[in-house]
Amino acid sequence: MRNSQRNRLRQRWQSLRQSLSMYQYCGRAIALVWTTNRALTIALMVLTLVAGLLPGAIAYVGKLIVDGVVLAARSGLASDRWHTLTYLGIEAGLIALQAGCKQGLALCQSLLRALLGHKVNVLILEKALTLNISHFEDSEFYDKMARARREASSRPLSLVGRTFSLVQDTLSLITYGGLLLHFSPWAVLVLMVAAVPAFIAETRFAGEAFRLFRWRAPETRQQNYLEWLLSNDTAAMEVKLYQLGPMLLRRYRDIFRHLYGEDRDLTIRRGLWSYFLGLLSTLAFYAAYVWIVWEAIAGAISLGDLTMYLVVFRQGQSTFASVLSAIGGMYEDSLYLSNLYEYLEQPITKPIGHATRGLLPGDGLRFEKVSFCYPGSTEPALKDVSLHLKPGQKLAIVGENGSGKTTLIKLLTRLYTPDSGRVVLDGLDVREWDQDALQQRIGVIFQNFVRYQFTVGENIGAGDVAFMEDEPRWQDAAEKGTAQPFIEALPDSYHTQLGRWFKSGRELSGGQWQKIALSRAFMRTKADILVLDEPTSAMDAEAEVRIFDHFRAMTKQQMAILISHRFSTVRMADQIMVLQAGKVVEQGTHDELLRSSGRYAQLFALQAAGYR
Ligand SMILES: Nc1ncnc2c1ncn2[C@@H]1O[C@H](COP(=O)(O)OP(=O)(O)OP(=O)(O)O)[C@@H](O)[C@H]1O
Repeated sequence: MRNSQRNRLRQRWQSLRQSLSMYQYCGRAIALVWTTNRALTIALMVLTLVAGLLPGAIAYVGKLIVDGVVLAARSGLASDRWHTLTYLGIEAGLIALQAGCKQGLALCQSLLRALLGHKVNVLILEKALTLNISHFEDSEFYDKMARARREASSRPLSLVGRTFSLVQDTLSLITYGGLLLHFSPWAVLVLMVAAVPAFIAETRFAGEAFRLFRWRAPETRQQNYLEWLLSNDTAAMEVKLYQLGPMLLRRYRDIFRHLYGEDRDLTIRRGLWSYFLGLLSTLAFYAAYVWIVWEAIAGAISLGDLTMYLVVFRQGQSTFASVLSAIGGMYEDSLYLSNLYEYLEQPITKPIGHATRGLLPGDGLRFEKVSFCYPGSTEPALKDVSLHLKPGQKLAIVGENGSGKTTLIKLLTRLYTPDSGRVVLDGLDVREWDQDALQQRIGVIFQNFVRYQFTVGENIGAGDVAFMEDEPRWQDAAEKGTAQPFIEALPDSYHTQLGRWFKSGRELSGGQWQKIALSRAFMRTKADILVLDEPTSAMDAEAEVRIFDHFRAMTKQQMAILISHRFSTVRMADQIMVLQAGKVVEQGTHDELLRSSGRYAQLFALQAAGYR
């Protein structure tokens, strides 16, 4: 029994400690604000300090006024009257100062909000640039980033604002305590002790709210996804045609109802506890108040003192309530910051290679017994894959959906690293290549290439960011990608805005977008490896034949890897590799593979029959 009690106590203590540790983020938030704008931070600090001390001073001057009135009424002397009026003037001055402080604080906060929001957003995006692809595919991490971005502009400043208002309120409470000390140190002690239970409860409930918030992150993410599906242009067409709207909305409502239920329970419990424990401190306040009134009746303290204590008690009570709510709010803000820092401090494995030349220039590209399994997956996506592609050679990869074709390209471009085996370019493992040098040598179009909501020219220029605005280069690349004729027919040619997001944007057909993407790959004039992952799936048959004839002529010296399900194009390659469940099952030229009557011949015959 005693042991279980001890355990429970220990658990409570641990959860309280954990809750208290959240407040470390106040310091970090202040440091963040400090680095954002020092002058504004100093102004905020000074104004907070002054605003914290003023209520006590105003209460004290109030006392002097009442005592002055009583004295002047009794003595009838003009000098006493003037004294009282002077106190009134001082109080008016202090009130004006208080209003100034309030305005100043609001001003500093709104300026800092804009600056800080921008700074945090930039920090988040800078970090995003350093992330590996695997981070974007890790749902938990993605969630962290999404949450950090969502509240970037409000939470850090809110935490700073609350920290400062807590300091301000605490200062006010200390000055009230100081004034009350004059009456009796015991009264101060009683009031302090009475405040402790409410403080502990507030911290505990805030901790519980945090655990709830973390635990239900997947539901919140699902809700965000449903929101996105219901309000995004890319999904709108399908949602409408398949009449998915009501079903998606129902799911959205169900998740809300579930989350709301949990929130409501916690909020009610939190409210009740805060009320009853707050009542305890109110009782203590009033006990002390009765004591003071008693002393005033007995003539032990002046009428001015009584007025001052009256103000101290009334305001002390509301200041105390605002301290409690600041603590709860700060806790929530700290949770946001803990999430933000977890995201910003995520360790990233930096590429270590520095080589800009291979050991055997001209050796081309080799995969040596490469195997790879996606993080979190049990089945390998590639098993013991080997190939050798010499400069000028064209390789076609065929295979069923999910056989590992795109994965092979991801390993070549170093988006992922093989679990075993090596990918070697010019005799040097791609891991030892300098990232930029390697990427400059490869021009890739993935099947899910990006359709930038930019102009046509920028969409092509994105293939080589150093020449993003170079119009002659766009034209050259567009010609190679066979996009030139339709681009020239557009109203503003290369300067036509694409997509529907921005004013006067033009939407293109699937095949036209693919031609833009193909042109983008040709922007990399230094690239000697071109990778086309199903580049012509949306193009008409004539365009496809033209593109490949053209492509071969344009890339005589370059290596090319082509992934396609159309055998009419695949057959043009020098080498064909057939993948099945991550393994190379056949390799050779079109004629060799047909002769061997294996999987390739079977698939080829199947497709050819479809055209007869
Ligand atoms: N990011 C990922 N995380 C985990 N598994 C993945 C990921 N991407 C692909 N896979 C799995 O790896 C295997 C190979 O996928 P890959 O995209 O390479 O196939 P593919 O041959 O290009 O298919 P398709 O012809 O449909 O484009 C599949 O089983 C797929 O489910």
